[in-house]
Amino acid sequence: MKVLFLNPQGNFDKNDSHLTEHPDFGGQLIYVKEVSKELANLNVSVDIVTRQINDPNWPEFSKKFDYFDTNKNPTIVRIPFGGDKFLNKEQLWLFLKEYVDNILSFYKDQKIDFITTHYADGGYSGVLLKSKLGLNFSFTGHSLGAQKMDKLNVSSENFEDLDKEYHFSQRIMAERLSMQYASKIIVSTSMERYEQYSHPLYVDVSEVENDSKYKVIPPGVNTEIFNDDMTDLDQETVAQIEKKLNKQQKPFIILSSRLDLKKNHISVVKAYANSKDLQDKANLGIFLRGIPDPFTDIHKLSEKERSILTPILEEIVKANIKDKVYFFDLKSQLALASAYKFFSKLKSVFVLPSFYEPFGLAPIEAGACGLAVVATKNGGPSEIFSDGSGVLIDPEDIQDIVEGLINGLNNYDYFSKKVKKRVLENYTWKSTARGYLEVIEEGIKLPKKNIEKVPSLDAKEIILDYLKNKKI
Ligand SMILES: O=c1ccn([C@@H]2O[C@H](COP(=O)(O)OP(=O)(O)O[C@H]3O[C@H](CO)[C@@H](O)[C@H](O)[C@H]3O)[C@@H](O)[C@H]2O)c(=O)[nH]1
Ligand SMILES: O=P(O)(O)OC[C@H]1O[C@](O)(CO)[C@@H](O)[C@@H]1O
Repeated sequence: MKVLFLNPQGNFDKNDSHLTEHPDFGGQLIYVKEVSKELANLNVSVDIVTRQINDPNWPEFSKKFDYFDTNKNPTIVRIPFGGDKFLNKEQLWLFLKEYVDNILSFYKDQKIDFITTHYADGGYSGVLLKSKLGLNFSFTGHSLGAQKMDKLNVSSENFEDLDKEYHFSQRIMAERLSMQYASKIIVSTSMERYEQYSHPLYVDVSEVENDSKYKVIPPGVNTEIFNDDMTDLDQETVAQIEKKLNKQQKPFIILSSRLDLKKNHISVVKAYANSKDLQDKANLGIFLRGIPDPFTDIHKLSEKERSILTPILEEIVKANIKDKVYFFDLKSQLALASAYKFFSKLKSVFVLPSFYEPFGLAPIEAGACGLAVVATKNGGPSEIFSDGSGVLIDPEDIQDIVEGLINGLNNYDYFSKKVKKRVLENYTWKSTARGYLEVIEEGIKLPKKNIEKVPSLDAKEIILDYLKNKKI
């Protein structure tokens, strides 16, 4: 059985290169890698179909075929489209038709049984392929534009400007078409279905009440990497941390998300800066891959990343807490896991203060390594930690963040034990892959129907109408 994973953005290689160093390289890539690897273990032949990049700054992604390991299944198939240079995900919309045309010619002599699509750009590519071949496809959103728009306070007044940067017009239309034509919408939690897909921008096409349209398939944690085995620590990471800590034994508050506005790092820095109690109890650790010392490296960053990091550094200087805030540059998930384990020995807390988190792989990974978890109540974490195994906070209420962190630190033993149990019992990539296999086997049996005409990628009118009504 041949299954394609359509994932035009970011890119894949055996070293997870650039993971979290660039906003398009994060959880979705981990998710697609782990699910496709476990599907391959179930004897499915999997191709991750992504973009060929011939760019000296991104040398890892020029080979047409690549693999994670010697099994050579999944195969990473890199299709040329949009020229040679690396492009941010927001710049790919114009070239997705070329992506699909080149997929059609590459696979013309091969039998494709089913297609899974990831994020709006993958979903739209699935719609274009279905219009040509009639093939059924599943859609996994990973992150939907409507919630991002709402949390970035997009309004009728600033929409035009923000649309130039985030391309919400194309993204929302791509998501709507993906929801309409997918044979199955795969969600990580049931709240994702009922909360995210019932957004006014989707509710007319997402069939939220139609049980046969949705399948809840929780993501997993790679427990070969994220575990509480203290004998399996990356020594280079331990050395980096010990050198910086200089025998400090205080617990830490750990922030490890990629630099993206929606991750809302600044709220935790502000909470920490405003609370003497927190500063007495713990230090603040910020993991920024590829930025060893932000105060000196900030000029190397993109304008968008600089705009996120500058207020964080200013807050640290203004509150005079530079001696309590530590930055770490962790080059891999193995290094990340070792850092989590090191800090769990100091009874530390992992915090995810996103304005909105569709699911959140990072908090369950941190929990598997023994950290207590404090996470935003907006999105996936509210279901993941609905059993009280993690502390849920309002990411827009600084005082609530302070109290949540104090609760996590004061009750570290209770939360650390409870969250580890919760994660290991409910979140494994093997069970995620079994869920996908059920979707694939069901989808193969469905009738193949082509799509007459695929509408153009422009939801501007729908969005402006929504923004106008939202204001009233
Ligand atoms: O220094 C770091 C920090 C993070 N990570 C990894 O980056 C990933 C982050 O994933 P996640 O916490 O899920 O956040 P996003 O990158 O924002 O992922 C998007 O896609 C995910 C998969 O669908 C969803 O869980 C998220 O909610 C969605 O925002 C994790 O696997 C981490 O292990 C690193 O490798 N190194
Ligand atoms: O922040 P956004 O635009 O909703 O996109 C989520 C981003 O995070 C990722 O998980 C990074 O891998 C991708 O899904 C996407 O680039």
